[in-house]
Amino acid sequence: MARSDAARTSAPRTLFGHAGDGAWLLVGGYVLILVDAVAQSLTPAVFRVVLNRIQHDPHQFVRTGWQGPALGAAAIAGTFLVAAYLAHTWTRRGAARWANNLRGALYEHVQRLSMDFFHRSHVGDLAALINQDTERLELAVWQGLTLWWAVALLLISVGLIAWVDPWMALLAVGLLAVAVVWTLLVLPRLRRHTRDIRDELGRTSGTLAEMLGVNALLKAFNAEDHALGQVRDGTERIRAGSETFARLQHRYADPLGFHLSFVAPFLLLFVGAWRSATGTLEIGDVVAIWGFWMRGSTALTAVITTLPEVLAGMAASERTAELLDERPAVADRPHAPALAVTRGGVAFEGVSFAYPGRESRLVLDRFDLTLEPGQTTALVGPSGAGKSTVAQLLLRFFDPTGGRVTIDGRDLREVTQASVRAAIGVVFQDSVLVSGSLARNLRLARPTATDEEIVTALEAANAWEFVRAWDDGVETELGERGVTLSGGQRQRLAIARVMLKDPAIVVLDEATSALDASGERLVLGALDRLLAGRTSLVIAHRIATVRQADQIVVVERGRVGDIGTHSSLLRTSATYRSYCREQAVA
Ligand SMILES: Nc1ncnc2c1ncn2[C@@H]1O[C@H](COP(=O)(O)OP(=O)(O)OP(=O)(O)O)[C@@H](O)[C@H]1O
Repeated sequence: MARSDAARTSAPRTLFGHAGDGAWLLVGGYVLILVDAVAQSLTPAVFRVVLNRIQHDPHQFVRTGWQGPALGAAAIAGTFLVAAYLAHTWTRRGAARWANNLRGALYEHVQRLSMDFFHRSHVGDLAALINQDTERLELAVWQGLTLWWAVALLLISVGLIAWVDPWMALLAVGLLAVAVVWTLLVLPRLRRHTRDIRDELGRTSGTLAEMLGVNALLKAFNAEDHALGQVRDGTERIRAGSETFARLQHRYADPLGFHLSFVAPFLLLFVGAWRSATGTLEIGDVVAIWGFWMRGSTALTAVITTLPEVLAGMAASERTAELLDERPAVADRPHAPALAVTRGGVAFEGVSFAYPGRESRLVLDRFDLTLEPGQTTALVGPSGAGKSTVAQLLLRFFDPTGGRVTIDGRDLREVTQASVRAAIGVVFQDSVLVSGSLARNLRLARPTATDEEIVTALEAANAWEFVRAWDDGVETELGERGVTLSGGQRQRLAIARVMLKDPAIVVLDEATSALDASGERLVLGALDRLLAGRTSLVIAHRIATVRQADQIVVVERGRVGDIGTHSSLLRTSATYRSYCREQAVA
């Protein structure tokens, strides 16, 4: 709650900083609409002059007295037209630019956040925030202009009433105070409700995106109804929230409209008429006072219906500001240099680590390991021992809680993350391919790679044989997440991507565990070429795939257990021997 309050107060400032070249258009639009409000609220002043002149000297009015009010009316109309047009177009353009800048800034910001953020966030919620909340904000800036105009119109109207008669202005201020107090009482509840609805919308988008992403799993388990139920629960909560909001909104807006459009003008009219009857006001003054009030209050009552959009925009701005306030857990030090890789030696020196949010549980506990340059080190051990965590620390997805990780003697915390990741190529168990052409996928590793270099990488990865058969070759569209490829083909493309990157260090995290025997042979051949001459960290469940490694490390409960080559471990390590027996490896 405290977080949200902080974001609430800092949101407008944080966000307006991203308005960029839209800022002046917005400021201009919001200022110009005041000119429009002044022009519009002056209309009853013309009535006043006309009526009072007719009352004093009708003949004079017919001869020349009409000219002044007519000129005034023309000036008001001209100012109104120009100011309204400019205010509306500037605000629209400014809001669109602001939202666009914000979308870009949010995406860039999210990209810079660390792994822990992605572990605790829903991708769908983030996408909703970046796209829909910024759109909401744009709409709210636009609707807010009309609200601002109506409030300004009412305040200027009260000022004009004071110009005609201070006592009547006092009455108008009292009537306005009732509206303000009513608003202050109800608005916080409306804001809270709007925020809840937007959060629920984000959560449901997250669930929806997740369920669509795992539709093969849902189909395989006939669990579509379960997913549907989860999405329905979310949409049901959104419906209930929206209904409650609508009830609340009308409980607020309807009495307010009644007060502004009925109670207040009648009171002003009757008190004015009474004062006119007693000779302290002229009839034109009474009409003008009534007209001033009606001009402002009618406008305000009309735009109060847009309040939900404005509130939704405010809630969206809080969510957006909260995301922008999010700081990466792993950050580059100021002026950190790039890592200069010379030999590609890696060392874990007394590394301890606990995942953020689970600080009490050490996943790595004084983990010591040296990866000699150009050699292959394999990590084996029971599930949950911490093998993948070792790889995540080498990629600097997280910083160790204790000890240090070095490449060529340089602590990874002293250099930029980008330079660390540029030095390392990774192949995961489930190779991720993005939608777009194959060439585009491979160029993620090296944007400047030529088609010839891509083909060479594909050949080295045993992938060219199937790619060359495709009609469009490397320009073939892969489809979202590469679903049109077999597991082995995907793996070989992922290897080709790392080949193209040509890193000094390679990490393979269960890169072959999901493959069948024939797919594995081709992938292993490709991997042999990839690992040759590079410092490699290979995480494997199956010992058969790593028996050739220069050193094999048995990881147990976050520590280095036994260490050696396959044959030496068979002699010295009972744990390793038992793994080999379980997997029938001689
Ligand atoms: N993002 C995370 N947040 C919190 N805990 C995590 C996270 N990722 C992994 N863990 C925990 O850290 C421990 C080590 O996980 P890790 O994935 O490194 O093990 P592993 O040896 O690679 O296991 P496997 O062979 O099953 O992949 C496990 O207990 C796991 O539950």
